[in-house]
Amino acid sequence: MIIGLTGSIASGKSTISAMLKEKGYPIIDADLVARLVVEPGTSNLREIEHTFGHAVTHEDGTLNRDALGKLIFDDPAKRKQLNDLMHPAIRSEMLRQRDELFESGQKTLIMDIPLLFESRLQHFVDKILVVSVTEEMQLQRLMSRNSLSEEEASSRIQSQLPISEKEKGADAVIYNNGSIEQSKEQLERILVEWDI
Ligand SMILES: CC(C)(COP(=O)(O)OP(=O)(O)OC[C@H]1O[C@@H](n2cnc3c(N)ncnc32)[C@H](O)[C@@H]1O)[C@@H](O)C(=O)NCCC(=O)NCCS
Ligand SMILES: Nc1ncnc2c1ncn2[C@@H]1O[C@H](COP(=O)(O)OP(=O)(O)OP(=O)(O)O)[C@@H](O)[C@H]1O
Repeated sequence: MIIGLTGSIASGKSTISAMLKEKGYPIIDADLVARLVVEPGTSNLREIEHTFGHAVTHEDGTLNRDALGKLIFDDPAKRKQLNDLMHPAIRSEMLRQRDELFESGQKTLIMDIPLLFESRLQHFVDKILVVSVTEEMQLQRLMSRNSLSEEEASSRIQSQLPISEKEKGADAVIYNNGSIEQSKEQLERILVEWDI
């Protein structure tokens, strides 16, 4: 069985994913895969540099994530260009990791996919767990975690589907406005309910 873990930016997916990892579930993390497919020397990174210019790479040849983030979160056309370029590579690497895990005998695994709904990847997974927060809390946590201004954080939030829409497509929702402990209790109830 594949559990799709999603939510919105800074809603708490990584926090919940760390709890699941501690419980022993294998995790396929789309954000990590997205880093893997643009390592120096990859054709994806060369294409990104060709499309967005030299300012999006550091002198040592690695991707300048801040510079690329500033370009794409504010500009839907540029974001689509980047998504079209990266998403096929991200998807195929995630499926490769999934096959490897099932072949090694795993029965249940977690796919942490921030853009599960935006990219219409619901068919990748058997159950969808959405981590939700109020927009005020999301804005606060995002500004503080990434040292962003309110404007920058808002534009990142606006680049994704509203969390209320994601809740509608969920099999279960964790409301992560309270303490980490309260979210852990919600997670544990869901795992019992799903019998996994
Ligand atoms: C633009 C990049 C370089 C910014 O890097 P940065 O280190 O600042 O952010 P990070 O990768 O940790 O992503 C943080 C969060 O931003 C959100 N996000 C990332 N990319 C996108 C996108 N294309 N559209 C909407 N939200 C996005 C996700 O919620 C993600 O969890 C990076 O996010 C990226 O390569 N994005 C394109 C690939 C992608 O779509 N990744 C999302 C997972 S499939
Ligand atoms: N219940 C909570 N109480 C206080 N802080 C929290 C809680 N949950 C998460 N945080 C903090 O909020 C920030 C965002 O959480 P996290 O990184 O888990 O979100 P995310 O959904 O994985 O984000 P992204 O989409 O950007 O990868 C982090 O700094 C995290 O430590």
